[in-house]
Amino acid sequence: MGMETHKTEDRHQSEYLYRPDILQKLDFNKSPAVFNPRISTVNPGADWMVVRPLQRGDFDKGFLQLLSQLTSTGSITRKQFDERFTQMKISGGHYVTVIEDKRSSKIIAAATLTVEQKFIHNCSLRGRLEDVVVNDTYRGKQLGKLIVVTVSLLAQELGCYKMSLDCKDKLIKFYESLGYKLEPGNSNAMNMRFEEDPS
Ligand SMILES: CC(=O)SCCNC(=O)CCNC(=O)[C@H](O)C(C)(C)COP(=O)(O)OP(=O)(O)OC[C@H]1O[C@@H](n2cnc3c(N)ncnc32)[C@H](O)[C@@H]1OP(=O)(O)O
Repeated sequence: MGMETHKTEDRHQSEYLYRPDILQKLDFNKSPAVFNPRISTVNPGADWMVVRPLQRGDFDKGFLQLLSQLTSTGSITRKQFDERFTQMKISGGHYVTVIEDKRSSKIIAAATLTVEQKFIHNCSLRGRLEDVVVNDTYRGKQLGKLIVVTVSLLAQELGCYKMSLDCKDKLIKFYESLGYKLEPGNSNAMNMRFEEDPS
C-alpha cells in the first residue's frame, strides 16, 4: 500500500457514526445520577478512556464481541458491519456510543440512542435507549452509569421530549437511579416475535 492509500484507509477507519462534538457539551449536573468519584463524558475518570461515537474501525476493536455479552450477534462479516454502519449514518437518528480503553484499543462499553421522528406533540422527537453493555471485567466501576447518562443527556440535547427503555426486572433500580421511572398503568413492554429466539 502506498502512503496515500494508508492515509485514506486511516480516515475510513476513524470515520464517526455521528458528530463527536455534540458529546462535548453534555451537562452532567442535569442528571440525577450520583457519581463517586465524579466522572463525565469529557472526563471519564482515566486518561486511557474515551467516550465517543462508534467508528467504522470499531469492527477491529472488539465492538461486536462486546455486544455478544448482551445478546446473540451471529457471525457478522466486515462487509455486513460496514454496510450497516453506512446505512445507519445515511438514515440518521442512530447514536451508537462507546467507551474505548485506549491502552488495549478495545471497546469496553456501549449504549445506543435511537431517535424516532413523530408527528404527534408538534412533530416531536422521541429517544429510545437500546443495547447497553459494559465488558464484564470492567463492571461495577460506574461505566454503565456513565454510558447511559451520556446517551440520555444526548437525547435531551437533540431535543427529544422523552427517552424510553425496556429492561429486565433486576435492572429497574439501576435505571431508576439514573432518572428513569416506571409510570403506573403505562409500563408494559409487549413483543411479537417473528423468528425463533436464537438463545
Ligand atoms: C436498555 C438495555 O439495554 S437493558 C440491558 C442492559 N445490559 C445488560 O444487561 C448486559 C449485561 N450487563 C452489563 O453490561 C452491566 O452489568 C450493566 C450495563 C447493566 C451495568 O454496568 P456497570 O458498569 O456494572 O454499572 P455501574 O458500575 O455503573 O453500576 C451502577 C449501579 O447499578 C448497580 N447494578 C449494576 N448492574 C446491576 C445488575 N445487573 N443488577 C442490579 N444492580 C446492578 C450497581 O450495583 C451500581 O450501584 P451503586 O451505584 O449503588 O454501587
